[in-house]
Amino acid sequence: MKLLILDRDGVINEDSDAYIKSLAEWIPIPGSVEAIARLSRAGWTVAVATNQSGLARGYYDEATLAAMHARLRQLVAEQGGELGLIVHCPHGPDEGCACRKPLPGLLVQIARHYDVALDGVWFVGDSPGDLAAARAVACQPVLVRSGKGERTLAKGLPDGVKVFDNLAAVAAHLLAEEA
Ligand SMILES: O=P(O)(O)OC[C@@H](O)[C@H]1O[C@@H](OP(=O)(O)O)[C@@H](O)[C@@H](O)[C@@H]1O
Ligand SMILES: [Mg+2]
Ligand SMILES: [Zn+2]
Repeated sequence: MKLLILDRDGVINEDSDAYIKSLAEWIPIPGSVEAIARLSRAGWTVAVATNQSGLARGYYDEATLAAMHARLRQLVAEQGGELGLIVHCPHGPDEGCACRKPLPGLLVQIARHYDVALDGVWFVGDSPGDLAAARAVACQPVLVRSGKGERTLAKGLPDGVKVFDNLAAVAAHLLAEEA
């Protein structure tokens, strides 16, 4: 199974230090929807693993989050693709859950859903927590420079992290590799 796992904020859509609190604030990064659709049309399953502590903080509710994800699915479908499972951590940093990145719980949820091993599966993120979650379950950590990626890069990366400008570049690389 060709599985690719994506972080959401800063990879698929623009991020904000003030959180993405409404559908109006949910703005796709140019090329990201098309990248997901291209991969999907080529037989890839694209899943999403996202921290959403804004829920615990009371900045928005599950209905608003669901509306963002419905919009994403609609945009991908309009490009002839299909988005796979989206899992999110609704907890705050002090709740001690098992699913908040840098813990790998979201990635494990995705692996169990598709009944696949995570070894070598690319997980594309923009934050150090994304890279740590990937490494915790032997995923291939991939950093994009979009979102908080440049900040993450400036902090220094552990060995073995692949770096791309954005999700479109990740998709182009994966599709070129299998051409
Ligand atoms: O990048 P993903 O995982 O899709 O989502 C990140 C968001 O949940 C928010 O995560 C917050 O971190 P804290 O949860 O406050 O540590 C901040 O980084 C916000 O800027 C960001 O929008
Ligand atoms: Mg992110
Ligand atoms: Zn959680």
